Amino acid sequence: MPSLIEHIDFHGQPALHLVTAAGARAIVSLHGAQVLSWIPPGGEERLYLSPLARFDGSAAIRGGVPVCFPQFAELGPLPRHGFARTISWSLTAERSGKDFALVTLTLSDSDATRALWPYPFWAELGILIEDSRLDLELEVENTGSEALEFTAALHTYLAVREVEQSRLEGLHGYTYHDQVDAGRTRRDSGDVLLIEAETDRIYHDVKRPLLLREYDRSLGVNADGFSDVVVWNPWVERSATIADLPADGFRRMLCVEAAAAHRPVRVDAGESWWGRQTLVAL
Ligand SMILES: O=P(O)(O)OC[C@H]1O[C@H](O)[C@H](O)[C@@H](O)[C@@H]1O
Repeated sequence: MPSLIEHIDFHGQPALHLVTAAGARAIVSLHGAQVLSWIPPGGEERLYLSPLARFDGSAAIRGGVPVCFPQFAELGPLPRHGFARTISWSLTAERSGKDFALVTLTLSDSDATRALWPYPFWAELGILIEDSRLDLELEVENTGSEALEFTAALHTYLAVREVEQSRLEGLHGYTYHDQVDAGRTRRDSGDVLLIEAETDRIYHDVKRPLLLREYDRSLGVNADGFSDVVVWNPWVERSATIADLPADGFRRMLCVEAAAAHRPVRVDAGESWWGRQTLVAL
């Protein structure tokens, strides 16, 4: 079967189903330009999507890869994680070849976005599946006449068999803001990061690729352009306050996010910025 891209309805939302000749698949919702599923060849889902996620457009969809833009978390006056994850993007390109499928979604300023954030902009998210890889590239162009600043993230919810048995490698020695300890700055000193409690960290200026190891599979996580890595798991008590996450959902997920958070990105008039996250199933 050749690679193809189908227009589908996913829980009532317009979405795209990407399939490659080698058997990789992804589902992308136009609401939020959000990847909701990624299954590399071999047939195992690698992104976590909450069974309680809401698809009625009233809130961000819990899981997959929400795009946080132009504000990460509560680092500013906008709604948490900005507006890009709660509005509809436009499909501007779709392409498939022997071993890949690629879609491009775009978002630009409107009355609604300017009411929250007064900058003209054009954003594009390219979503590519190829072999065992998922590649997400966010580009932001400043189409206005003065400089703009933003924070952003690809807020990737990785699916894990059991979070306590997962090991994240590659963050050794990096400085992080510990959001569960009043934003204190710390330095990671472990060889691996184990998740055994609520974890919410912004690691600064991460240069290395990361490896998420499980007992029978691994996932490589690489980023370019995004300076930071956010690691988030809400654990038991925090999960209980999140209505669209089941009680044991935190055990099946680990967010490893490509972020530009601790230092805003500045884009001069007419200039653009891009950042990419690549996941490789191993
Ligand atoms: O519940 P949300 O608005 O989707 O945010 C979920 C999480 O996103 C990020 O990972 C932040 O670092 C966390 O502090 C936040 O709780």
